[in-house]
Amino acid sequence: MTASSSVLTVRDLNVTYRGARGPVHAVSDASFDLHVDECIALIGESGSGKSTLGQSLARLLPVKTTAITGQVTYHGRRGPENVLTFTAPDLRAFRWRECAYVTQSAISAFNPLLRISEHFEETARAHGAFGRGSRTAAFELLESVRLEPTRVWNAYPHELSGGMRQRVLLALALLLEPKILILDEPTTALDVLTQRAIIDVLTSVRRRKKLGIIFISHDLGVASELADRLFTMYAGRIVETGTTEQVLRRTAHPYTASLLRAIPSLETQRDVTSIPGSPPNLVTLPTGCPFHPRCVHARPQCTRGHAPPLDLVDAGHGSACHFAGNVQAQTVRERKQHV
Ligand SMILES: Nc1ncnc2c1ncn2[C@@H]1O[C@H](COP(=O)(O)OP(=O)(O)OP(=O)(O)O)[C@@H](O)[C@H]1O
Repeated sequence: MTASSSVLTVRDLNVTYRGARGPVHAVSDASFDLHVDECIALIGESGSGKSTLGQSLARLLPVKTTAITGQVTYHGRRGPENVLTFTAPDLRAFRWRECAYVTQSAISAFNPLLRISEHFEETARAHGAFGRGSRTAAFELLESVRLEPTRVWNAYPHELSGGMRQRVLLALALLLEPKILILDEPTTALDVLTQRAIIDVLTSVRRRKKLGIIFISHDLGVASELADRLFTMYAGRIVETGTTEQVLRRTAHPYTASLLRAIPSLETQRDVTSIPGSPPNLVTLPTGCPFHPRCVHARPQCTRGHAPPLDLVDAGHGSACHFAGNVQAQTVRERKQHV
């Protein structure tokens, strides 16, 4: 893909929280492109930095407690712009209109005193987009997320179920036709049928609206169904990137391999194994590869120096592991044995 088809270019992004025990390195050296009409899923254990990465792209992190360095270039209606240097008015125009962020806690995104209709009107009005067609547009969006507009339009947020609120929030996020949608665990805590509805909605909406989506999830099944590419995060680093097919079938990082072994699979009848040990403390990261204390492939080289760079193992498939080739050969062999 060419650079011109990127909606977002991220280079050397580092995000540090000012923690009580010292700086928390929540995102380290992240570099990637999000293309138009592409869905990237960020996967990894709790605390690996997925939400921090997503929030930093939308500049949602509080300036007082976080330090962000690097470049986040948004290729929008006004040409390339560095999101990290946006002023407060730039950010107001950027959020929702260009880049919408939807979290799992849909309830906190709503004002309990306002009806759903008023949320749509306020959002449109705040961005100067309120007009005659607004109600029709809102109804169409509510229908596209499989809600009956007449049923939810005059309701207060607390009168709707969690799944309905999540879908209203998605419709609200799409109202201003953003180019980027960041979804942070949007299907967590929802029942399977509602999850299914949201996945279907996202699949169809993204194609129609040519959205770039970043999908943050614990659920590898949901992530791999939606995403064109999977990025595995560990200790604040992107340690494997590739198409969903590459990452799942030709896994080249031991941590991704461990994550995959930790979920039951209907396709490969193998035993589920949990990942030994726990993620590192992001204040005092181990030297060398941050995964080495938990890695069965670790050699002395992995314990020294800096974290390994994200090098290509196949075209478009990167792994930050000194032994990526061996790991990949083993995972491919294991897959063949278990299918
Ligand atoms: N405000 C904060 N101050 C200090 N540390 C923080 C703050 N917010 C998050 N962290 C730390 O940053 C790291 C990354 O957190 P983050 O929420 O981005 O991970 P995550 O992969 O999204 O996890 P989860 O799936 O549980 O949301 C964690 O170690 C977390 O404790």
